[in-house]
Amino acid sequence: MATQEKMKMVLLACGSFNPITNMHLRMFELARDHIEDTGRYRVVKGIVSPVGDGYKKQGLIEACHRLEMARLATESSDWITVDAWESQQPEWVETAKVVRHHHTEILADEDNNNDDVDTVRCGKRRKVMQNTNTENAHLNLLCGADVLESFAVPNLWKPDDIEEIVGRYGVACITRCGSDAEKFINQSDVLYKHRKNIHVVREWVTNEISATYVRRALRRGQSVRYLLPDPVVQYIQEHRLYSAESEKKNADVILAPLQRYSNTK
Ligand SMILES: Nc1ncnc2c1ncn2[C@@H]1O[C@H](COP(=O)(O)OP(=O)(O)OP(=O)(O)O)[C@@H](O)[C@H]1O
Ligand SMILES: NC(=O)c1ccc[n+]([C@@H]2O[C@H](COP(=O)(O)O)[C@@H](O)[C@H]2O)c1
Repeated sequence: MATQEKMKMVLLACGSFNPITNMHLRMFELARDHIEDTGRYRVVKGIVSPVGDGYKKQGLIEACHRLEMARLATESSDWITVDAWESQQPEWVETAKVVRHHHTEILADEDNNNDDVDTVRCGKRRKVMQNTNTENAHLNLLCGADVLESFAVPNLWKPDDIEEIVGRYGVACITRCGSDAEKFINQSDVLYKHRKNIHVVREWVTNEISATYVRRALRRGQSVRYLLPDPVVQYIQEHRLYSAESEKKNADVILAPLQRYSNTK
Protein backbone atom coordinates (compact mmCIF):
# COMPACT_ATOMS: atom_id res chain seq x y z
CA MET A 1 0.00 0.00 0.00
CA ALA A 2 1.39 3.39 -0.98
CA THR A 3 2.10 5.58 2.04
CA GLN A 4 0.32 8.89 1.79
CA GLU A 5 2.59 11.94 1.65
CA LYS A 6 2.31 13.96 4.85
CA MET A 7 1.26 17.58 4.54
CA LYS A 8 3.57 20.27 5.82
CA MET A 9 2.33 22.31 8.75
CA VAL A 10 3.62 25.58 10.16
CA LEU A 11 2.52 26.74 13.64
CA LEU A 12 2.17 30.48 14.17
CA ALA A 13 1.85 31.88 17.71
CA CYS A 14 0.64 35.48 17.96
CA GLY A 15 0.76 37.14 21.35
CA SER A 16 2.29 39.78 23.55
CA PHE A 17 5.23 37.63 24.70
CA ASN A 18 5.74 40.17 27.45
CA PRO A 19 8.02 38.36 28.18
CA ILE A 20 8.26 35.00 26.40
CA THR A 21 8.08 32.16 28.97
CA ASN A 22 8.99 28.49 29.01
CA MET A 23 5.27 27.75 28.67
CA HIS A 24 5.17 29.59 25.34
CA LEU A 25 7.96 27.33 24.10
CA ARG A 26 6.27 24.25 25.51
CA MET A 27 3.10 25.12 23.59
CA PHE A 28 4.99 24.56 20.35
CA GLU A 29 6.31 21.16 21.47
CA LEU A 30 2.89 20.02 22.70
CA ALA A 31 1.17 21.11 19.50
CA ARG A 32 3.80 19.51 17.26
CA ASP A 33 3.47 16.15 19.05
CA HIS A 34 -0.31 16.27 18.90
CA ILE A 35 -0.52 17.28 15.24
CA GLU A 36 2.11 14.80 14.06
CA ASP A 37 0.31 12.09 16.03
CA THR A 38 -2.63 12.42 13.63
CA GLY A 39 -0.32 10.90 11.00
CA ARG A 40 -1.40 13.52 8.45
CA TYR A 41 1.10 16.32 8.99
CA ARG A 42 4.79 16.99 9.42
CA VAL A 43 5.29 20.14 11.48
CA VAL A 44 8.19 21.87 9.77
CA LYS A 45 8.34 25.24 11.47
CA GLY A 46 7.11 27.23 14.45
CA ILE A 47 6.90 31.02 14.30
CA VAL A 48 6.68 33.38 17.28
CA SER A 49 5.12 36.67 16.24
CA PRO A 50 5.14 39.29 19.00
CA VAL A 51 2.36 41.85 18.74
CA GLY A 52 3.23 45.46 17.87
CA ASP A 53 3.30 48.30 20.40
CA GLY A 54 0.09 49.61 18.83
CA TYR A 55 -1.85 46.80 20.57
CA LYS A 56 -1.79 49.04 23.65
CA LYS A 57 -2.15 46.30 26.22
CA GLN A 58 -1.44 47.40 29.76
CA GLY A 59 2.18 46.82 30.73
CA LEU A 60 3.29 46.05 27.16
CA ILE A 61 6.96 47.00 26.92
CA GLU A 62 8.62 48.00 23.64
CA ALA A 63 8.52 45.46 20.85
CA CYS A 64 12.30 45.61 20.35
CA HIS A 65 12.82 44.10 23.84
CA ARG A 66 10.05 41.51 23.45
CA LEU A 67 11.47 40.48 20.09
CA GLU A 68 15.00 40.19 21.39
CA MET A 69 13.85 38.06 24.35
CA ALA A 70 11.93 35.80 21.96
CA ARG A 71 15.05 35.49 19.82
CA LEU A 72 17.15 34.55 22.83
CA ALA A 73 14.55 32.02 23.95
CA THR A 74 14.45 30.27 20.58
CA GLU A 75 18.12 30.44 19.57
CA SER A 76 18.72 26.84 20.65
CA SER A 77 15.66 25.51 18.82
CA ASP A 78 16.07 23.94 15.41
CA TRP A 79 12.49 24.58 14.37
CA ILE A 80 11.04 27.57 16.26
CA THR A 81 11.87 31.03 14.90
CA VAL A 82 10.83 34.60 15.63
CA ASP A 83 9.33 36.90 13.06
CA ALA A 84 9.40 40.68 13.39
CA TRP A 85 6.92 41.58 10.62
CA GLU A 86 3.87 41.99 12.87
CA SER A 87 5.70 43.98 15.54
CA GLN A 88 7.17 46.34 12.94
CA GLN A 89 3.85 47.48 11.47
CA PRO A 90 3.03 51.09 12.33
CA GLU A 91 -0.37 50.15 13.76
CA TRP A 92 -1.80 47.08 15.45
CA VAL A 93 -2.56 44.37 12.86
CA GLU A 94 -5.52 42.00 13.11
CA THR A 95 -4.44 38.42 13.73
CA ALA A 96 -6.27 37.26 10.57
CA LYS A 97 -4.00 39.57 8.55
CA VAL A 98 -0.90 38.24 10.31
CA VAL A 99 -1.96 34.67 9.54
CA ARG A 100 -2.63 35.61 5.89
CA HIS A 101 0.77 37.31 5.63
CA HIS A 102 2.63 34.24 6.90
CA HIS A 103 0.65 31.83 4.77
CA THR A 104 1.53 33.87 1.69
CA GLU A 105 5.20 33.77 2.70
CA ILE A 106 5.07 30.01 3.16
CA LEU A 107 3.50 29.52 -0.27
CA ALA A 108 6.16 31.78 -1.80
CA ASP A 109 8.88 29.69 -0.13
CA GLU A 110 7.29 26.52 -1.47
CA ASP A 111 7.22 28.02 -4.97
CA ASN A 112 10.89 28.99 -4.72
CA ASN A 113 11.86 25.52 -3.56
CA ASN A 114 9.95 23.93 -6.40
CA ASP A 115 11.57 26.41 -8.77
CA ASP A 116 15.03 25.41 -7.54
CA VAL A 117 14.34 21.72 -7.96
CA ASP A 118 13.13 22.31 -11.48
CA THR A 119 16.09 24.50 -12.35
CA VAL A 120 18.45 21.72 -11.33
CA ARG A 121 16.54 19.11 -13.29
CA CYS A 122 16.18 21.07 -16.50
CA GLY A 123 19.42 22.97 -16.40
CA LYS A 124 17.64 26.22 -17.23
CA ARG A 125 15.28 28.56 -15.46
CA ARG A 126 11.62 28.40 -16.39
CA LYS A 127 8.31 29.10 -14.78
CA VAL A 128 7.15 26.09 -12.83
CA MET A 129 3.50 25.50 -12.18
CA GLN A 130 3.05 21.76 -12.23
CA ASN A 131 5.32 21.13 -9.22
CA THR A 132 3.77 23.79 -7.04
CA ASN A 133 1.73 21.83 -4.54
CA THR A 134 0.26 24.67 -2.54
CA GLU A 135 -2.24 22.21 -1.02
CA ASN A 136 0.73 20.85 0.85
CA ALA A 137 1.50 23.91 2.98
CA HIS A 138 -0.76 24.37 5.98
CA LEU A 139 -0.64 26.98 8.71
CA ASN A 140 -2.34 26.78 12.10
CA LEU A 141 -2.68 29.59 14.59
CA LEU A 142 -1.21 28.33 17.86
CA CYS A 143 -2.85 29.75 20.96
CA GLY A 144 -4.01 29.03 24.49
CA ALA A 145 -7.66 28.26 25.21
CA ASP A 146 -8.09 31.76 26.65
CA VAL A 147 -7.53 33.27 23.19
CA LEU A 148 -10.12 30.93 21.66
CA GLU A 149 -12.59 31.96 24.37
CA SER A 150 -11.80 35.63 23.73
CA PHE A 151 -13.54 35.19 20.33
CA ALA A 152 -16.78 35.71 22.28
CA VAL A 153 -15.76 39.06 23.79
CA PRO A 154 -17.85 41.81 22.17
CA ASN A 155 -15.91 44.11 19.80
CA LEU A 156 -12.66 42.19 20.20
CA TRP A 157 -12.73 40.07 17.02
CA LYS A 158 -14.45 40.62 13.67
CA PRO A 159 -16.73 37.63 12.88
CA ASP A 160 -15.22 37.44 9.36
CA ASP A 161 -11.74 37.20 10.86
CA ILE A 162 -12.76 34.32 13.13
CA GLU A 163 -14.34 32.54 10.16
CA GLU A 164 -11.17 33.04 8.11
CA ILE A 165 -8.74 31.95 10.85
CA VAL A 166 -10.68 28.83 11.80
CA GLY A 167 -12.26 27.97 8.46
CA ARG A 168 -9.43 28.67 6.06
CA TYR A 169 -6.35 28.02 8.20
CA GLY A 170 -7.11 26.20 11.47
CA VAL A 171 -6.14 26.50 15.09
CA ALA A 172 -4.02 24.49 17.51
CA CYS A 173 -5.35 25.34 20.95
CA ILE A 174 -3.56 24.42 24.17
CA THR A 175 -5.81 23.77 27.17
CA ARG A 176 -5.39 26.17 30.04
CA CYS A 177 -6.60 26.21 33.66
CA GLY A 178 -9.95 27.94 33.89
CA SER A 179 -10.83 27.34 30.21
CA ASP A 180 -12.89 24.56 28.69
CA ALA A 181 -11.98 24.58 25.00
CA GLU A 182 -14.24 21.68 23.98
CA LYS A 183 -17.26 23.20 25.71
CA PHE A 184 -16.54 26.56 24.11
CA ILE A 185 -16.25 25.03 20.64
CA ASN A 186 -19.54 23.24 21.16
CA GLN A 187 -21.25 26.47 22.21
CA SER A 188 -20.00 28.53 19.27
CA ASP A 189 -21.70 27.97 15.90
CA VAL A 190 -18.69 29.08 13.87
CA LEU A 191 -16.19 27.03 15.87
CA TYR A 192 -18.48 23.98 15.82
CA LYS A 193 -18.85 24.32 12.04
CA HIS A 194 -15.06 24.22 11.65
CA ARG A 195 -14.35 21.87 14.58
CA LYS A 196 -12.30 19.57 12.32
CA ASN A 197 -9.86 22.45 11.83
CA ILE A 198 -9.30 22.89 15.56
CA HIS A 199 -6.72 20.75 17.31
CA VAL A 200 -7.41 20.84 21.03
CA VAL A 201 -4.08 19.97 22.60
CA ARG A 202 -4.27 18.81 26.18
CA GLU A 203 -1.58 19.89 28.59
CA TRP A 204 -1.76 17.17 31.22
CA VAL A 205 0.80 18.84 33.47
CA THR A 206 -1.43 21.80 34.22
CA ASN A 207 0.83 24.74 34.11
CA GLU A 208 -0.07 28.26 34.94
CA ILE A 209 3.12 30.05 34.01
CA SER A 210 1.79 33.32 32.64
CA ALA A 211 3.61 36.43 31.54
CA THR A 212 1.44 38.40 33.99
CA TYR A 213 2.71 36.27 36.88
CA VAL A 214 6.31 36.66 35.70
CA ARG A 215 6.03 40.47 35.50
CA ARG A 216 4.51 40.59 38.97
CA ALA A 217 7.32 38.48 40.43
CA LEU A 218 9.88 40.75 38.74
CA ARG A 219 8.26 43.88 40.16
CA ARG A 220 8.55 42.31 43.60
CA GLY A 221 12.19 41.40 43.12
CA GLN A 222 11.38 37.67 43.22
CA SER A 223 13.24 35.08 41.18
CA VAL A 224 11.81 34.05 37.81
CA ARG A 225 14.53 31.52 37.10
CA TYR A 226 13.22 28.30 35.48
CA LEU A 227 10.01 30.07 34.46
CA LEU A 228 11.90 31.73 31.61
CA PRO A 229 14.92 30.57 29.61
CA ASP A 230 18.15 31.68 31.35
CA PRO A 231 19.24 34.10 28.57
CA VAL A 232 15.86 35.85 28.89
CA VAL A 233 16.28 36.21 32.67
CA GLN A 234 19.72 37.69 32.03
CA TYR A 235 18.40 40.10 29.37
CA ILE A 236 15.66 41.34 31.73
CA GLN A 237 18.22 41.97 34.46
CA GLU A 238 20.67 43.73 32.13
CA HIS A 239 18.00 46.05 30.73
CA ARG A 240 16.12 46.45 34.02
CA LEU A 241 12.82 45.57 32.34
CA TYR A 242 9.51 45.27 34.19
CA SER A 243 8.92 47.64 37.04
CA ALA A 244 5.91 49.28 38.67
CA GLU A 245 6.46 52.05 36.11
CA SER A 246 6.39 49.77 33.04
CA GLU A 247 3.23 48.06 34.30
CA LYS A 248 1.45 51.44 34.17
CA LYS A 249 2.06 51.74 30.40
CA ASN A 250 -1.23 51.99 28.49
CA ALA A 251 -3.14 51.85 31.78
CA ASP A 252 -5.63 54.45 30.56
CA VAL A 253 -5.68 53.38 26.93
CA ILE A 254 -8.31 51.18 25.30
CA LEU A 255 -6.95 48.01 23.70
CA ALA A 256 -6.49 48.58 19.93
CA PRO A 257 -9.07 46.02 18.67
CA LEU A 258 -11.72 47.32 21.08
CA GLN A 259 -11.00 50.84 19.87
CA ARG A 260 -11.14 49.84 16.22
CA TYR A 261 -14.31 47.76 16.32
CA SER A 262 -16.27 49.93 18.75
CA ASN A 263 -15.74 52.88 16.39
CA THR A 264 -17.06 51.05 13.35
CA LYS A 265 -20.54 50.58 14.78
N1 LIG B 1 0.12 28.61 30.71
C1 LIG B 1 -0.39 28.64 29.47
N2 LIG B 1 -1.14 27.63 28.99
C2 LIG B 1 -1.65 27.66 27.73
N3 LIG B 1 -1.45 28.69 26.86
C3 LIG B 1 -0.73 29.72 27.28
C4 LIG B 1 -0.15 29.77 28.59
N4 LIG B 1 0.55 30.93 28.70
C5 LIG B 1 0.39 31.60 27.54
N5 LIG B 1 -0.37 30.89 26.69
C6 LIG B 1 -0.75 31.27 25.32
O1 LIG B 1 0.39 31.83 24.68
C7 LIG B 1 -0.02 32.77 23.68
C8 LIG B 1 0.75 34.04 23.78
O2 LIG B 1 0.69 34.44 25.11
P1 LIG B 1 0.60 35.95 25.57
O3 LIG B 1 1.98 36.43 25.83
O4 LIG B 1 -0.23 36.76 24.68
O5 LIG B 1 -0.25 35.67 26.86
P2 LIG B 1 0.11 35.37 28.35
O6 LIG B 1 1.37 34.63 28.59
O7 LIG B 1 -1.18 34.79 28.86
O8 LIG B 1 0.35 36.87 28.77
P3 LIG B 1 -0.36 37.79 29.81
O9 LIG B 1 -0.25 37.07 31.12
O10 LIG B 1 0.46 39.03 29.72
O11 LIG B 1 -1.79 37.94 29.34
C9 LIG B 1 -1.53 32.97 23.90
O12 LIG B 1 -2.18 32.22 22.90
C10 LIG B 1 -1.78 32.38 25.27
O13 LIG B 1 -3.08 31.82 25.35
N1 LIG C 1 -9.34 40.93 16.38
C1 LIG C 1 -8.15 40.41 16.48
O1 LIG C 1 -7.50 40.09 15.50
C2 LIG C 1 -7.55 40.24 17.86
C3 LIG C 1 -8.21 40.63 19.00
C4 LIG C 1 -7.60 40.45 20.23
C5 LIG C 1 -6.33 39.90 20.31
N2 LIG C 1 -5.73 39.52 19.16
C6 LIG C 1 -4.38 38.97 19.19
O2 LIG C 1 -4.30 37.93 20.12
C7 LIG C 1 -3.07 37.96 20.80
C8 LIG C 1 -3.44 38.01 22.26
O3 LIG C 1 -2.49 38.50 23.04
P1 LIG C 1 -2.80 38.74 24.62
O4 LIG C 1 -3.37 37.43 25.12
O5 LIG C 1 -1.45 39.04 25.19
O6 LIG C 1 -3.76 39.87 24.74
C9 LIG C 1 -2.29 39.17 20.22
O7 LIG C 1 -1.45 38.70 19.22
C10 LIG C 1 -3.37 40.03 19.58
O8 LIG C 1 -2.97 40.75 18.42
C11 LIG C 1 -6.29 39.69 17.96
